[in-house]
Amino acid sequence: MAGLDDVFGDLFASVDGVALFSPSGSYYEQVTAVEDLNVIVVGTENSVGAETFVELPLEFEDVTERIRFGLEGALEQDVIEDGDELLCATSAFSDGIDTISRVRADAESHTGIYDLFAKSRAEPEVVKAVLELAIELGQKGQKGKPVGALFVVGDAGKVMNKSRPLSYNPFEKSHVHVGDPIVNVMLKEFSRLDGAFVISDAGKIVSAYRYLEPSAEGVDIPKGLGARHMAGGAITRDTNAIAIVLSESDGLVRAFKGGELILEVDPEAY
Ligand SMILES: Nc1ncnc2c1ncn2[C@@H]1O[C@H](COP(=O)(O)OP(=O)(O)OP(=O)(O)O)[C@@H](O)[C@H]1O
Ligand SMILES: [Mn+2]
Repeated sequence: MAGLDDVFGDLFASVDGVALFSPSGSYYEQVTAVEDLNVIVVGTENSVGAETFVELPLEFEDVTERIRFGLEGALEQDVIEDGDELLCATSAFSDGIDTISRVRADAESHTGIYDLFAKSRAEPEVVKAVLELAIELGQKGQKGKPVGALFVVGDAGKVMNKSRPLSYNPFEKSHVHVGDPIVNVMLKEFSRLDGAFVISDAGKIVSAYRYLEPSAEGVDIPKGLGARHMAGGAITRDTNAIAIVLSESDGLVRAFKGGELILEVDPEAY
């Protein structure tokens, strides 16, 4: 008589590895006890002290997104290879692992989020805080209205040299950092106003209201995006900063690096 193993066994037959998304300690121990198995832990923190760990910058609500970003990070860290078949175990309905998907790692579907975190000059925590802020602003808007914003993160000295003030800088002489709850409230308030925020590698808010004046030569950003995106993209070619841009018109959050669009996310998907 056939059992469930005969029906579902194909799902885990000859996989190249298992990706455990935020497993409990006992779950992790059980899986690592299986012989000859490549086990990767994926999550916002390595709470089980796994040997092979891929950090997620955000808790992705959507399971397919979570798996896609996790595998992109694993590919980026060379802990899996293009074409590997992975058994991904994650939670979809409860707090614990309740869902298994067999997924082929595909280097082609690379979105760029790992480049943004792993290869930026600014500290990953800072990039994460700004990305989260932009996503949150995109979800809530400013008093219910869609709002746009431009954050330039890292290499602040150079960014300041390639920009000028549109108005008095409310962050002059202050020592506030992104991620601070009070600062997030301030940034949201100021996001109604023109220009860019300039943030240092360590997350200090250097200035608001900056008008960016990078050379736009050789900057290749998708057609249809306006001046905010062009300025954000171009400043990242002239400096080692990254730019995180929330569009007022289409509501998407985009990240630029080296003059190129490397990430596009829909805040409503998080
Ligand atoms: N060079 C610049 N430096 C800083 N901020 C800029 C610059 N150019 C435009 N902005 C800001 O972007 C705002 C929107 O401009 P614009 O509509 O042309 O950009 P966009 O790329 O279409 O962005 P959105 O999708 O939000 O409309 C401006 O009101 C201004 O605050
Ligand atoms: Mn516009």
